[in-house]
Order: sequence, then structure tokens, then C-alpha cells
Amino acid sequence: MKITSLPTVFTEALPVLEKINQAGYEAYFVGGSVRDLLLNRHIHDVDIATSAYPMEIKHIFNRTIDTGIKHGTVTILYNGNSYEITTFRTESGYQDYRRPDHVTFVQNLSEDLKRRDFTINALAMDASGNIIDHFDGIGDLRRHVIKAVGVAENRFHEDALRMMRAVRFMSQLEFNLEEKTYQAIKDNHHLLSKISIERIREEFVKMGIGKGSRRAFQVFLDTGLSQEVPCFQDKKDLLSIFPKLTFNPTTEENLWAVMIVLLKVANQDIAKFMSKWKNSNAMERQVARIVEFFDLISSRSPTNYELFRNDLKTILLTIDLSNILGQPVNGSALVDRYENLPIKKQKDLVVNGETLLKSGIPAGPKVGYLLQKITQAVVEGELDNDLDAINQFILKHE
Ligand SMILES: Nc1ccn([C@@H]2O[C@H](COP(=O)(O)OP(=O)(O)OP(=O)(O)O)[C@@H](O)[C@H]2O)c(=O)n1
Ligand SMILES: [Mg+2]
Repeated sequence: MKITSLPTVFTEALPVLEKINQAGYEAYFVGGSVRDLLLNRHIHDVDIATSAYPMEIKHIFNRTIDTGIKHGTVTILYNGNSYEITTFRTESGYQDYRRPDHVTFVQNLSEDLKRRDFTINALAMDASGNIIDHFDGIGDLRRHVIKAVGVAENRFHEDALRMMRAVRFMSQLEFNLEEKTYQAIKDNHHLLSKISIERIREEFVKMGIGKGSRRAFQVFLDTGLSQEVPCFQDKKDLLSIFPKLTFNPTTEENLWAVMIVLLKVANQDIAKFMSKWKNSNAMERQVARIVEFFDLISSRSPTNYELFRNDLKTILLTIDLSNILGQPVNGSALVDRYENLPIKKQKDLVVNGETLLKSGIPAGPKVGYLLQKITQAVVEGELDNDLDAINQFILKHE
């Protein structure tokens, strides 16, 4: 197969292949970019494989970064873009079911393609647009199948994360798992426990927000992979809800929001669950806000309305909570209710602790009690946010 018209991500990178070729080495586009090109999907970056050693690549290009010299990878900067160029290699250095500590360089492309995870990812394309496909990856793209290259079990022993990659591609591409690949995951799911939570999380999130997330979740459960993720141990019931959802979360924040609602409904410890994911501080803050928000819905404590922020509004409007909670929750009604609140922040109230003291209320717990009563009555629409009305209210409640 030869591709004659290439998107700009490739045409911009063609001079890179040509420069390597002119220096006497082979060079190809490989992996995800070739797969996504054939699927007509958005291509975020192109990776290059070559017969040249990293030192030789550093000679050919002026601006390079030693990304992973040990693994044969050099990043080059060319015409405002950066490219990862990796020397043909095998996976013989794999230890402990994780990525290799050291690699063995090989001289030809077919050896390099053999060590890749799935047939649809073991595709290459040369500078003329010829597709190299030794494992019928094109056929599997047509059949919508994720199939391991060679013996599936070996591929998963080389890198156990590939089992998560399998379900993640199922979700992203809406593909099926080939029978032997599925069976090999079922037989080897325990190996996932060797993989760091950060790497698992990256795949889990991609799986959770892909178009085929619900089917992928079912396989994540059925194969036993979920048991190997620390925060999901003993949460099979909770997870079994995912395949039944009537929508796909589309952003990472949405995905966590769904998880949090499920945990809330099941009365489980959210902080404990979230800490196990080792999320970034920024994501932790987002998550904390989502938790606050759901507390808000359930407690209806007026002062909590302060926590209602635009991003949370988005969640409410995009996620159908009724389906998760098993009881009717009208997201847009909640948003409307917020929009029409007489006060949105405690500060919007015409009185505060200080003004109450000045008006003669004795210092003590009474002040806080009154303030809460007033706020609640105003939020619920039972009392106007007006000094006279509030003073009368105080007389009644003193
Ligand atoms: N555990 C892994 C990770 C990657 N690869 C190979 O390296 C390529 C690039 O890896 P990566 O960028 O992680 O994945 P992509 O398949 O490119 O997917 P994405 O579009 O998410 O980048 C893959 O296509 C595959 O050939 C592999 O064999 N085993
Ligand atoms: Mg990639």
C-alpha cells in the first residue's frame, strides 16, 4: 500500500527522514501515527525509527536532546517541531515485566516491528509513503481488531502495561479484542501489579474517556485487570456500573466526577480512593472541587453555594447524574436554581457577624446561629436580602 497524499504532520517531517536517508541510513514513521493515518484519525505526533545509532543521529542534526540514549531515543528539533528518533531495537532487555532497562539494537526494521505490542501499532511508512505491514495490521484495522504481534503472552510478559493499552485502544478506537489476546490478558492480569500506578492511570484515563469506554470497562472487569489496580480492589460492584452508563465521560475531570458520584452513592472513602491514584496536585485540586460540589448537592447547606463554580456547572450540565445515582437528578434545574439564587456568596448577604453585633446581638454562639438561619432563609427564598426584613426576622428568632 502506498499513501500519496499525506497530512502536514507528515509532510513537515519528511525532510527529517530524507536527511537520515541521505546519510546512508534507513528511517521510517512508525507506531501510532501510521495507525492513525490509516484510520483517518487526528495525529498528535509522529515517531521515527531508524537503523542509525543515536550518536549518528546527533551528527546529522544540529539541535538534539538526549531523551533516552540508553533506549536508543534522541529527540531532534527541526523547523520548529520536535521528533523522537529511535534506533531499531528488540525487547530482549525486558526484566520484571516492565519496560526494558537496556535494549539490544538491531539492524533491520522487521526485527523492530516484531517487538511491538499490537499488529495495528506494528506498521511503518517510508519517505515515499509506502506502508510496511508484516503482521497484517491493515487487515486488523479493517476488521476493527486489537491483536498482539506474535504470541500474545510474550508481548505482555515484556511489558505488562500493554494489557491496559489493549483495553485503552478498544475504547479509543471502538475495536474488539482478538480471542487469543483476550485470553492472554485473562491469564496474565496479575502481572499488571508490577506496573506503577502513574503509568496505569494514564491508560485508565484514556480508556475511561474513549468512545468505547463502556465495552472496554467490561473487559477491564472480566479479564481481572481491575483487581490489579489498588483502588479498585474490592470495588467490583462499583465498577460494574460503568458498562451500564448511558453516556461516555469525555474529559478526565468528567471521569473522576463519575467515579466520585459512584463512591458517594456507595458511601465509600473518596480521599482514600483518590490518593491511591497519585494524581498531580492540579488534578487533586480539581477533584477536591468536584467532591465539594457533590457535598453541596447532598447537604444543601446554603453557605456551600459559594463553592459552585463554572467548571462544576459544566459537569452538571454534561453528565446525566440520574443514571449514576439511580434517582432523578435534573442537572440543568440545579444550575438554574443556582443562577437565580438571591445570594451566591456569603458576602452578598446585607448583614454579617459584625453588623449583627453592632445591632445589639450579644457576642457568642447566637451570632453564628442567627447568621446561618438568615442565610438559609434568604437562599431558600423565604426572606428578602433586605435590612428591614432581616431585622424583623431577627426579632422573631432571637
Ligand atoms: N508498551 C508499549 C508501548 C509502545 N509500543 C510501541 O511504540 C509505539 C508508540 O508508543 P506510544 O506513543 O506510547 O503509543 P501509540 O501507539 O503511539 O498511541 P498514542 O496515539 O496514544 O500515542 C506503539 O505504537 C507501539 O508500536 C509498544 O510496543 N509497547
Ligand atoms: Mg504515540
